[in-house]
Amino acid sequence: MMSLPGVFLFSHYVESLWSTPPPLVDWSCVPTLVLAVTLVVVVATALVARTAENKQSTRLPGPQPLPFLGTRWLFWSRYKMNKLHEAYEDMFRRYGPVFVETTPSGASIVSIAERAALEAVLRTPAKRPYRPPTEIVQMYRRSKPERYASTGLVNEQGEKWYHLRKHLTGELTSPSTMQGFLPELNNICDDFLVLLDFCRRSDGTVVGFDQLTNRMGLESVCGLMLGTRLGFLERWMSGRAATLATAVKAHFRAQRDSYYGAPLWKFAPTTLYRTFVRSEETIHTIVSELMEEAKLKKQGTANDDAMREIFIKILENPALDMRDKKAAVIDFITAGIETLANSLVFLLYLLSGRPDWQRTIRDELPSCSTLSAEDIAAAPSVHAAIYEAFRLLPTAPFLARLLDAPMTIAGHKLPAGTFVLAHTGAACRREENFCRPGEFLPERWLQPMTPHAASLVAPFGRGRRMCPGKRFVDLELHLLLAKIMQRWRVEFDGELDIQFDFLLAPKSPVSLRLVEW
Ligand code: HEM
Repeated sequence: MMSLPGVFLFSHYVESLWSTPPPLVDWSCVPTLVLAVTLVVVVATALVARTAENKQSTRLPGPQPLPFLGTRWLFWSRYKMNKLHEAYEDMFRRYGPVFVETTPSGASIVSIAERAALEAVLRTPAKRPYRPPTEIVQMYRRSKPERYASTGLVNEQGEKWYHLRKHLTGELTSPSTMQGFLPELNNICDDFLVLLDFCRRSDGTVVGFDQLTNRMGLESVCGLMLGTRLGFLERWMSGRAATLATAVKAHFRAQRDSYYGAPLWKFAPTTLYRTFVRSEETIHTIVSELMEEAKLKKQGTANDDAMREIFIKILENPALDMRDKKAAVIDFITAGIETLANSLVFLLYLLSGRPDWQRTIRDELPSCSTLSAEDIAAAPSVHAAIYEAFRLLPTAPFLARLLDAPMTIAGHKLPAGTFVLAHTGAACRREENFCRPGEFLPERWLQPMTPHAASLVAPFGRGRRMCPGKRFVDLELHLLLAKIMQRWRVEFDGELDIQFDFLLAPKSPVSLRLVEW
């Protein structure tokens, strides 16, 4: 529809073409008046915005917000969306360790990489910590009540979140579930090594290592959640695994673009929104199929209570809505695949620069293929390498929170409800927190070098919203690294190209060499 001033101007000019007799009332000044009023409105808006901006700059440093765009224009001009981690490093250099961004709607987002402030934010003992939801997921799931009873554990808040967390994560976080899963996880890791061996060229190069680790993530997370092997590690895998992995990537990217790009998807089904919906629906369809297959497979086998798969227990829980049960399995699988795969690629890439540490790991390990929890515990160099990789290159480099109480940060009073990004990753690369912070030095976890702000390493988050997959991931990464090091040493040429896909991820395809000892 044409806007009001537009209608006025248009009718005036059309009329002036026809008019022969002089009008009784002189309307000729109307367009000028309309123009003048429009100008006044625009200037007033700019002035109000500038005053707000000046007020802001007396509170916290940060990039210049523009009317209606906030500071988002930076991500459409100065910075690249897929290099947001570099953008934040640059902004910390320009504005200091605490700065503010402004959303198009005028809200503030405070970014923090300062130790005392980070510890204050992450140590707040909130009972129902509020992690700002991803709006695109929220909007889509709310539009599908027949499929989703809530926006899910990752995006829900308050009492609803607490209810889901209490009923959905008990099994996943329990040490006995992990203990029971260890033999199967050993088998899954062995199958991954067989696949790697099959894909290795004669010089040891594995092209597309990241895609293979994605398949490993899928097989292990589905195995844990559904209690059955689904064949993602077979040499000739069905197209379904590839489709699921692609959909998960598209899902994360669409979330990133919806967050940092123009928010047009809120008003119309843009390409971005449609891409997001397609990825969510693909994931839903495939995971639903996998759940059905897992149920069928299970019907034929004897049920060992200690190993009853997590999703059967979730399915039997009367306190949960059926739609929430299904959504939870989907969310767990989605949350687990990329995170695990990216972390393994980063770990091996960083270790490739430390052949001496690779040998230390190998010397600490027994030669048998099935590894027990005791074998892993007896190899502290494995743990040190994993934690150092999480410090230097975490796949989730910042945590989002809404403050549930007012807080004074770097001398600035922030009201309750302020949106805060806790940049644990950036803080871990600051000299005041770690000695030689840019170097991969696993030894710092065995003989601390000062400074050593260990509490800042939070790859799985903090507090009650912490990742429920932590115990599983820790076990899996330890097993995988140990098994790879038992057999090969890792080499990588050059620097890994890292992208921000809502998570930090290696640019695909990654090629590295697995060389026989
Ligand atoms: C290397 C692998 C992983 C990393 C680095 C990781 C990291 C994270 C982080 C940083 C958070 C946010 C925590 C916070 O806000 O304090 C999170 C939340 C979550 N993660 Fe993970 N994760 C990984 C694997 C997994 C796996 C395997 C699963 C499921 C089996 C999983 C399920 C979840 C869920 C459901 C949440 C939301 C929890 C809530 O809001 O209550 N993650 N993860």
